Amino acid sequence: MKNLKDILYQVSIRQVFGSTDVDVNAVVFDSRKIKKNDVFVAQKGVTVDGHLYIDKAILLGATSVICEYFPEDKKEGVTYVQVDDSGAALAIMSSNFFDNPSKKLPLVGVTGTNGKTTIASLLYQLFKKAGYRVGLLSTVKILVDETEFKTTHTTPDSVTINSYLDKMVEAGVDYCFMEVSSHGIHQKRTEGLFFAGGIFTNLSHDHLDYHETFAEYRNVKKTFFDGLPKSAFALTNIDDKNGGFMLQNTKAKKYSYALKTIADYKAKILEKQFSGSLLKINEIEVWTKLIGGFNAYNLLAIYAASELLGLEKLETLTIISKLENVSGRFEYVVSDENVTAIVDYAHTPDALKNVLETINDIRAGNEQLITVVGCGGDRDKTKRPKMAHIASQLSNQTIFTSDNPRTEDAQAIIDEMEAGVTAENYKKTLSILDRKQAIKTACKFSKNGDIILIAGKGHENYQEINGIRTHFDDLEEVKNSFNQLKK
Ligand SMILES: CC(=O)N[C@H]1[C@@H](OP(=O)(O)OP(=O)(O)OC[C@H]2O[C@@H](n3ccc(=O)[nH]c3=O)[C@H](O)[C@@H]2O)O[C@H](CO)[C@@H](O)[C@@H]1O[C@H](C)C(=O)N[C@@H](C)C(=O)N[C@H](CCC(=O)O)C(=O)O
Ligand SMILES: Nc1ncnc2c1ncn2[C@@H]1O[C@H](COP(=O)(O)OP(=O)(O)OP(=O)(O)O)[C@@H](O)[C@H]1O
Ligand SMILES: N[C@H](CCC[C@H](N)C(=O)O)C(=O)O
Ligand SMILES: [Mg+2]
Repeated sequence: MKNLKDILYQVSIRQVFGSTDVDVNAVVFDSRKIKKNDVFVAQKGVTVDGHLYIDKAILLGATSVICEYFPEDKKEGVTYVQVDDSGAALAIMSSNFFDNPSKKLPLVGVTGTNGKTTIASLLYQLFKKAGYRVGLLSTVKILVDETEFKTTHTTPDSVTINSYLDKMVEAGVDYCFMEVSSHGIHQKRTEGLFFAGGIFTNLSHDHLDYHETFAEYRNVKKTFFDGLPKSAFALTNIDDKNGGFMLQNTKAKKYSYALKTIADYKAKILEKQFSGSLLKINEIEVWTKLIGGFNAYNLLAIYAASELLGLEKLETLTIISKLENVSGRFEYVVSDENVTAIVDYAHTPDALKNVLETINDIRAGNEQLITVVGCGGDRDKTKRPKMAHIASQLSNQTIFTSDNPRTEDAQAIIDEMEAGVTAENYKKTLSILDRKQAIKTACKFSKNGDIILIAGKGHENYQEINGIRTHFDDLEEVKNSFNQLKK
């Protein structure tokens, strides 16, 4: 139990109706989850206005309500608090409710279009190998040191974030790394958190369904750095054209990393193979199992962050050489017929281009590159023709298929993808709605030495159609297809 007055500390309040000296059992933003003595925080959502559920929350036991506007009819014995921004209020109240766990452990946030999961997960691995207890909040999973929890979001809601940070403090976690998505920043899920550092990866086309313009998407990302405290570090990829912009107004100490320009942290790719790359990081050579220019950026970012967090440079580089690929990111299997199948989470035009270019850079030349790719439903439609163009341009054969159609018609998504394919590339493409069949067909087409890229779903182990998720795993499917072809 906490006192409402205490958890409202630092919330921007307009008006109060009733007493704030009341006990609060939990901070809840969904009326369907209200229990006795909870405080209900009403938020205007994307689909509905949470203020419509205030009375329902009270019926279920809420004794206090936080809202942006008062309901016409206020109930006796209930405290109503009007705030400027319910999302921000929810986040600050969640931090206060759990006694501000982000102030009790160094918390580092990673933001940008691509590379967040990779960087956060590699930092988790690195600090574990250096002997620390570590926390991770990522698209793939949540880890409280070695205890794993499922997650539904890249950046969970603020109550969930703080409850896990609290668990981490309890478990004696020394460092926590988290992904900070643009939805998360915009919906104030990370408001009120005390960050020890922020990392910017890159910015390219994504989520233009939600943010409407690229400038808005970029500005939202920047507000994360604007909000960092003076004591934090702000580390940016200065090769990215928005890298400098991100740090323009931050109070944090600024650092940069780059492969192409002058920066505080520099790296160079010396050798590229399928089995790994040889990098030079701040003048020291290091072999890594991770491949691709984009991973050189990711590794440089984790090297820099580790140094800024106080790890010893040589120890960091030794550990970097032992880091494993993150699940669903360039994970590959080789069949008995010597066909390499790569599963990768590339679901943006930039990521797909990077992965295909990495493969084309390393391959010997005479083998075929077959790409299987789809685009998600209820997500940015403008990505679709671009991704299809990139796939068909950079592969010898491309099979368009479905990837979480959600509430959209899967064939209509494929049609929108196909619209981006040039007449010249069209003959190299095929569309197979069923992802299982698409993977099977790619395997049937392939011959000794060929490479198959299955893009878009990475670690995901489901296909989502109309709100129902059924088990589906790209890596599992490709292994099954290879086995069937052996018979
Ligand atoms: C578009 C989006 O981000 N939506 C998020 C948002 O939902 P919403 O605004 O639609 O909520 P709503 O249904 O309109 O409801 C408004 C309010 O009324 C409340 N309500 C609603 C119904 C009711 O009966 N009672 C009630 O109290 C809701 O709890 C909510 O507080 O707030 C919800 C609660 O926090 C989130 O779960 C939900 O994420 C949805 C499921 C989602 O798919 N989000 C994706 C796009 C997302 O956030 N992705 C990013 C990663 C993107 C990336 O970088 O790749 C992420 O961080 O995961
Ligand atoms: N630094 C990078 N620059 C460009 N592309 C990258 C980078 N790192 C990874 N990628 C590509 O983007 C894909 C997604 O990577 P990752 O999961 O790390 O990104 P993310 O930012 O966490 O994505 P999400 O927004 O879905 O959480 C990878 O599978 C790879 O194809
Ligand atoms: N975090 C991203 C993941 C996209 C992955 C892709 N498989 C899809 O479903 O579109 C999103 O929710 O937009
Ligand atoms: Mg992620």
